[in-house]
Amino acid sequence: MEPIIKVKCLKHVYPDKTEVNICGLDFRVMKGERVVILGPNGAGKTTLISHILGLLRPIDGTIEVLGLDPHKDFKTIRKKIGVVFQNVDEQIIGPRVYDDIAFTPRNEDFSKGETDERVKTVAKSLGIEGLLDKIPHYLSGGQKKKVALAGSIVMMPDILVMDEPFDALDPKSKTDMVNLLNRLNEEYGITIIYTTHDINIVPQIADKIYIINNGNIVAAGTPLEVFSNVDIIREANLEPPILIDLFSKLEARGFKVGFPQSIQEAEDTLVDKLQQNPTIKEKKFGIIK
Ligand SMILES: Nc1ncnc2c1ncn2[C@@H]1O[C@H](COP(=O)(O)OP(=O)(O)OP(=O)(O)O)[C@@H](O)[C@H]1O
Repeated sequence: MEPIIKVKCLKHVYPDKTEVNICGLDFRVMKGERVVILGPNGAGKTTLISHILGLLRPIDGTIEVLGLDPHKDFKTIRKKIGVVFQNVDEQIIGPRVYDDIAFTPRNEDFSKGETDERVKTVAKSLGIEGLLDKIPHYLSGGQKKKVALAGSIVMMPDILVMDEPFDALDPKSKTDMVNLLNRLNEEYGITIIYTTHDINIVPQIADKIYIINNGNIVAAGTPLEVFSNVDIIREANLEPPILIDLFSKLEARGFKVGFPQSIQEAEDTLVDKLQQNPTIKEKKFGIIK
């Protein structure tokens, strides 16, 4: 299978002459993959996704998205890619939540009936149908993220780009958002590209990780493969997710316990292992003093 996104050694120069290189390993995304881009502040993550969205044009290197040059074929590409920017205030433009989500279908001349059906379906799936009449400006940060997400998936894009989607979300909203994005990926096969600094969430949202540091893509692979490479992780000013760190230390000490993706999975694994140890079970019931 051919990747749907291929990026090779991009070079970008901003108007103030700031030069950003994204070389090293090629950046490749397969259809239906969930990809997370990690790296320290200023590494070039947003610059890379801005090129994928066709918002910027590189001065050197190659970039192909769904077989097209995203900058040249901007209009075609934008219909196939949904995006939620880090600062959602800049992308929510409708006077009411309903109008904001309906913006693209209306722009594409969808009938009133079809627009209405799409807006209501997507709002229901995100649990924001009660917000449709609200003025976006007064919504909470988490509600705004959901409205921006609704607007970006109302056309059922092939690819969804999420720039720091978990910023400003409380723990429950974060879990809801993770479940929702994983559902969009599973049920509709939407390819999702994330940038995030929220390292502990990565095992739950990534099939593949790329690490950008000092103008180079320095690592690519599954979360386990990449996070096992401690030197590269630390050089990029990152820490491995706490669960991967703990379970790899257990494995190094001879406990074959696998690598859980969530606290629940870790709890189940450890309870299972502990229950196989009669001494611990007896302690629990106070038999051993
Ligand atoms: N519009 C711009 N004009 C000038 N320089 C810019 C512009 N946008 C980004 N840069 C510079 O390009 C470099 C890469 O920035 P970018 O925003 O891509 O990094 P990032 O990895 O997304 O960082 P962060 O994790 O802090 O969001 C930085 O040195 C930044 O200062």
